[in-house]
Amino acid sequence: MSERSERSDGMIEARDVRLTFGSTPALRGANLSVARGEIVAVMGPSGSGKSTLLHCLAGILVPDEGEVWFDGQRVDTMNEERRSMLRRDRFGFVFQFGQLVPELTAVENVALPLLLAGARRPKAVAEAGAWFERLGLGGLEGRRSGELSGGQAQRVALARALVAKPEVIYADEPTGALDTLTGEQVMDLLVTAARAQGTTVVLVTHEARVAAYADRQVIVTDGRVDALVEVLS
Ligand SMILES: Nc1ncnc2c1ncn2[C@@H]1O[C@H](COP(=O)(O)OP(=O)(O)OP(=O)(O)O)[C@@H](O)[C@H]1O
Repeated sequence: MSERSERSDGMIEARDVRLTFGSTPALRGANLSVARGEIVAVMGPSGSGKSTLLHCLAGILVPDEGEVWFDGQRVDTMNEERRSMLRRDRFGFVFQFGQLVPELTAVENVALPLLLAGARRPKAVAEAGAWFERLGLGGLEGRRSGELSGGQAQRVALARALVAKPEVIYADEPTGALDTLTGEQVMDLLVTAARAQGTTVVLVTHEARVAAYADRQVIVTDGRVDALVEVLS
């Protein structure tokens, strides 16, 4: 059997995805289709399964049942090595906290994905450095994460997610640890850069102001996904 998807235009798809942790069902038949270049916000109450869904789409977690597809390939049946390559080569990640390597400087953190992809150090550092002016971080290249504010650290993390021009950015509460204004600045930068690069974004947030930056919002409730419009009507 071919592993290519014949059935849908979605670049990223969850089909009837189910995952239980011990006796806690986190996903109970989640369906989601995201088009290439689309920015989708995943909203919903605490514990509803948002992060679990994001982790399944990104090939971090493997569902118990159902299918996950990316660009015509079955992700859930890939072995760990192929999923790890997919994450490294085609996805970028932004999380809420603690994502920078504390021993490295800010510019070395941003250069990391390029170095992992085989770039030479001077080229990787130069390319990483170009993001600092772009994200309003000029002058902070040599700082370590402990010497950055939350908003600065999150912009460095954003630069690291964007530097290798991934096809998809998976962001889990990227503004969760920031004040409102800083959070909006980070979202503005994320959305502007993603649109400029044609990057698809799947963004988990519980904040309506953050979700408003997306092209489309969906709601996860009790491990299932609904379109926002269905929830409101
Ligand atoms: N590693 C784990 N082990 C056990 N239970 C887990 C694990 N990860 C998640 N869960 C449970 O699965 C359910 C869904 O969790 P998930 O983190 O996906 O929710 P969420 O919607 O992202 O919540 P929040 O908005 O609070 O981050 C919750 O009941 C949670 O307690």
